[in-house]
Amino acid sequence: MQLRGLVKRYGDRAVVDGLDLEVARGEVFALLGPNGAGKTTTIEILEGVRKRDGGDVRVLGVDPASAGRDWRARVGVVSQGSGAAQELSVREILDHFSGYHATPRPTAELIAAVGLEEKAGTRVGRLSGGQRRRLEVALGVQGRPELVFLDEPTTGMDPVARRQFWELIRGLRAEGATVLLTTHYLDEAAELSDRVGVIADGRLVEVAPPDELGAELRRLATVRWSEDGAVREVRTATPGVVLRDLLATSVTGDLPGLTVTRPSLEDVYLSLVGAPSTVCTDSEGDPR
Ligand SMILES: Nc1ncnc2c1ncn2[C@@H]1O[C@H](COP(=O)(O)OP(=O)(O)OP(=O)(O)O)[C@@H](O)[C@H]1O
Repeated sequence: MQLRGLVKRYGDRAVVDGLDLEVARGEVFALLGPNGAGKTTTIEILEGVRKRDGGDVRVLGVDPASAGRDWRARVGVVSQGSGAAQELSVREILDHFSGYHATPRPTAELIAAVGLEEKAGTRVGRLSGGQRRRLEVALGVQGRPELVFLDEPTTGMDPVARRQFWELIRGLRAEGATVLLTTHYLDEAAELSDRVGVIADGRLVEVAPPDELGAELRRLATVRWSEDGAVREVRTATPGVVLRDLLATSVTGDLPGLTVTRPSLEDVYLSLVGAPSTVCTDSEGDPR
């Protein structure tokens, strides 16, 4: 999937502002970003359900804006809160939609994959929010798509369901499917994805494997200690040297409250999207 200079405007405001991205076949790619960053807009353009105002897009080699039925059959979509018929049961809905696919996954297999065995006979209208989300995920992967778009797939799911969902995604990857998902859960992005793209104000601010995200920032450790009743803090690429110097000048040879920390994925993310984060300030509280 390739995006070149993708632009989407509402009025004179560009909510997607020149996005370039390439996602390889078989890759699991997570889009992260704050509310309103442009994730859903981007994913809907890629799904062919929203028009773009500029740029070039190829999904499975085809422009989604003019793609036909054959292309749609190769793509699975789990959008934000798509509503399924309320009066049918989980099993009935899945059986119904299996008729739309050439080689659908068996209903029982899908129900087990999303952990809805106990709710198979329950009407959709009686499902909880998280259970409904599980059903939507099942519907999205029912047709064995080559490419799956998942917009905040685990929102509303409990921790057990999230882990079940992660297994499902790993299974899809093992079968060679490409996955593009959006999430607000950093652990989920780190757990599942080959690469993460952080989007803010309609622009990709960084694309990297999760453990390499913000490499420059992660190089720096924060050394904290207490001195004269105040917490002191230094950010440094060489914490060993800082510690040696501190110990050399300490009268007692002790450094109360000493900690050495490196930024977490969350710290890196907050810094990339321009949100305040404790590691991004020096001892005077000034932004670095
Ligand atoms: N139909 C529309 N008309 C006008 N503005 C819109 C429309 N749809 C989305 N927007 C605006 O576009 C921006 C991007 O929205 P989008 O839904 O893509 O964000 P997002 O990154 O998916 O956010 P979230 O994490 O909250 O789902 C937002 O500021 C939103 O208000």
